Parts: sequence; structure tokens; C-alpha cells
Amino acid sequence: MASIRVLFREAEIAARVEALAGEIVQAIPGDFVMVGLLKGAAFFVADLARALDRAGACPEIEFLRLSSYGLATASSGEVRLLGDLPSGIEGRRVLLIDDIVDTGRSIAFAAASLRERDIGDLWTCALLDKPQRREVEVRIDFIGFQIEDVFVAGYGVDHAEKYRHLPYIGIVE
Ligand SMILES: O=P(O)(O)OC[C@H]1O[C@H](OP(=O)(O)OP(=O)(O)O)[C@H](O)[C@@H]1O
Ligand code: HPA
Repeated sequence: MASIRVLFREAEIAARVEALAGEIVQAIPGDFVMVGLLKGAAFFVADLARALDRAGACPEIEFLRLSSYGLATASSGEVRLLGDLPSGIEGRRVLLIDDIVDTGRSIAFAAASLRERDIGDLWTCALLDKPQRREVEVRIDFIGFQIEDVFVAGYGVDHAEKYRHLPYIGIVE
């Protein structure tokens, strides 16, 4: 069993999510659809959606399910689409949301597949960003926290499918 050293406590995550919602409503006036990447972004999307409501937005919520890490701590290099969006996203403005951007492959893959559907404007948002690990260039418009090159888990983020349930984010040691 790995041990988890706390990096961001529950209250710190909640405060950052609230502030991010404020940044998002300033930048995206009017209607938009949140598209979360499962499974990792599930908790973040749920909390961000409610923070967006408090900030005055009224987003719709959809999910795409991708996988590239499996049980490993390094990307397999291949992003697999395990669950697609329903039809009807064409022409809509989209806020694409992931829990963490590491190599950038997952969010770049999702952004490309959304663009193929002729959506309207696209913004990207990640709770955690590991810029040192980037292999694919991708623009992230809204970032919760930038972190060093450490493997993290908690608040939806897993290590071999464990620790998603933790209310905090920690470094896997
Ligand atoms: O920038 P990248 O190197 O692509 O890494 C980030 C992705 O890796 C994790 O997903 P994972 O494939 O583990 O699936 P999960 O969301 O079901 O945990 C995480 O949720 C991100 O989507
Ligand atoms: O640090 C991480 N933890 C869990 N999943 C991940 N996917 C990319 N980076 C990470």
C-alpha cells in the first residue's frame, strides 16, 4: 500500500475551485457546456459546477471517458476513448475540464475530438497542471494549481484506481 503525503487540503481545494469559477464567469459570459473527462475529473466537475452556480453561471454538464494510464504511473502514450458524448454538442461553446494535465495527451485528444464535431469556442480547465511533464503542446485557460513532477492522487485522481475517494490531494510515496 502506498502512503499519501498531503499536498492540498480539502479547504484549500474548495477555495481554489470557488476562485476558478469566478475567473470562468468573467471569461465566458452566457451559455456553455462543461465537458468533463472521466473518471478523474468527476469530483472536480461536480464541485466546479456548483461553484459556477454561485458565481451566476448556468452550465450544462457532459462527460467523455478516456483512459491512458491504466494501472501505471506513466502514460501508455495511447489515449483510448471509452465513452463518447451524446450528439447535440455541435455549435455549443465548451469548457473542457480535466483533473490533471501531465503529458497533455488526454486533454489534447479530447480537444481534437470536440473540434471535429464543429463545436463553438473551446476553453480548457485543469485543477492540476504539471508543466514539466508536457509532451504535447496544449493551451490550458484555467488552472487550479501548478505542481512539480510528482505523482499525485485524491479528489478523483487515482493511483492504480485507488485513492480517488480522498477529499484531499496528496503525493504518492
Ligand atoms: O496529460 P496526460 O499525460 O494525458 O495525463 C492526464 C490524464 O491522466 C489521467 O487519466 P487516466 O488515463 O489515468 O484515466 P482516469 O481519468 O480514468 O483516471 C487524468 O485523469 C488525466 O485525464
Ligand atoms: O500524477 C498523476 N496522478 C494520477 N494520474 C495521473 N495522470 C497523469 N498524471 C497523474
